[in-house]
Amino acid sequence: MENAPFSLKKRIYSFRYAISGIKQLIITEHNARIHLSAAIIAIGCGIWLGISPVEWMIIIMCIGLVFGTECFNSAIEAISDFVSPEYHNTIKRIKDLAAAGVLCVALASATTGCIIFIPKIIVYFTS
Ligand SMILES: Nc1ncnc2c1ncn2[C@@H]1O[C@H](COP(=O)(O)OP(=O)(O)OP(=O)(O)O)[C@@H](O)[C@H]1O
Repeated sequence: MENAPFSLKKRIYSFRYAISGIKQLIITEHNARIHLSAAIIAIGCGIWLGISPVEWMIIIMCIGLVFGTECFNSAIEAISDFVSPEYHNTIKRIKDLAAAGVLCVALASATTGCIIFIPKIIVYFTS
């Protein structure tokens, strides 16, 4: 509510709800587990290959964007299933567009990871 006074307790609760959303995402969404595995591999490679602070920022942004879009996609899927459990062409369009959003960010992130890591891996194994 716009006119409600600021409450630190409520802000802390809203943070808890968001953390609970992330837990639900990891537990219930299979794609999120794939994203989590990819994030762990990227962080491991970053430590192993000693990437620069700017490269860390790019990797962290990619990880955040992938999880963020997956959260929105899952929310859209949940709303869609709630309002229309039966097959509907509009629901198909909505779900396909939401999934396409995740795919775009995931492909861009995977490409970014390849650009950062592949040259370093080649140098590591050839020097
Ligand atoms: N109620 C529906 N009406 C029309 N099409 C649907 C409906 N439910 C699912 N679909 C179609 O099936 C696809 C997969 O939907 P579903 O809800 O199973 O997502 P999912 O497989 O869990 O997606 P994700 O890959 O994000 O986990 C949708 O992209 C859509 O094309």
